[in-house]
Amino acid sequence: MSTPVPLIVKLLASSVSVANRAGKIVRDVMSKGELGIVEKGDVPSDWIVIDTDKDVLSLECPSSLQGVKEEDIVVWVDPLDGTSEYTQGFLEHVTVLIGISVNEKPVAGVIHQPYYKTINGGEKKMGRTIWGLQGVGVGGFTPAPPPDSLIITTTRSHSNALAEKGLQAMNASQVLRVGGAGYKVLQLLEGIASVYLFATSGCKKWDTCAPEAVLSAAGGKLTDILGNYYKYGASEQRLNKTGVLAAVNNDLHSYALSKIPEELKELQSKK
Ligand SMILES: Nc1ncnc2c1ncn2[C@@H]1O[C@H](COP(=O)(O)O)[C@@H](O)[C@H]1OP(=O)(O)O
Ligand SMILES: [Mg+2]
Repeated sequence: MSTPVPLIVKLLASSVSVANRAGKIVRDVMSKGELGIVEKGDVPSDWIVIDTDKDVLSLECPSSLQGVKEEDIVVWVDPLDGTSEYTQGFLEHVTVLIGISVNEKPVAGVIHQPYYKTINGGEKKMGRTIWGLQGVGVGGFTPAPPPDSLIITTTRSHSNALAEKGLQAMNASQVLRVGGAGYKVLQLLEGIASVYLFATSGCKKWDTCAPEAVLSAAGGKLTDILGNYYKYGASEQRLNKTGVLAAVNNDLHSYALSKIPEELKELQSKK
């Protein structure tokens, strides 16, 4: 008799399949040019996903996550992160996010890019799925070390005076303005940017849960601009009031945190 697959691994494997299908639906909707509303009970049968990703299903579950029970888990889903960019045709910025938290902490997650193109032997493939699991690592792509100079990635469509103040204080060699929390964390993991900074409120729990899970599985860190972790329990407020600060390793995170002006931290903590 084979041993049962631990719940977290099963959930992550299903999330990979769900994200793949969601990405296909996003592409189909876009190519038809119609954004309709599907009524409850009227969901097309091909939207119902029952398969699970075989490679993820065979991952070894770390001992810390083996005994996790259903009541300890909250799943945060953003079916289309980078909505403004989606409507403006910056399709590479769009992601499907599924973040799995256990006792308020993101431990597993999926970032799917529906419009990521790969060409293999002349054959074009659309979409890629990146996953992360605490204590195991990440898959679906090849991580790269951070750039040599300080490159910040930040919002393209939700900036304000506070966000700009934070950016100025970084004195970065380059600021990349792109959409979506998922896409920005991928830029960190692929060595395109060193730090993700958004020094104001606006992101929600479903924007950061999966990116934080994937980033931390790769050794990175995502907090608010005070350096505190967000909590992902079901009763937590949806809004991440005190901004986002993320980096691919602890040193870069501490360095960026030390550069955020106290005045800005105080303004945020009083909110
Ligand atoms: N002021 C805001 N209003 C609504 N959503 C926001 C705001 N700021 C950030 N977000 C959400 O957080 C994500 C990351 O922020 P940004 O792209 O600005 O860096 C956005 O893609 C958006 O999610 P979504 O696109 O799913 O609505
Ligand atoms: Mg979002």
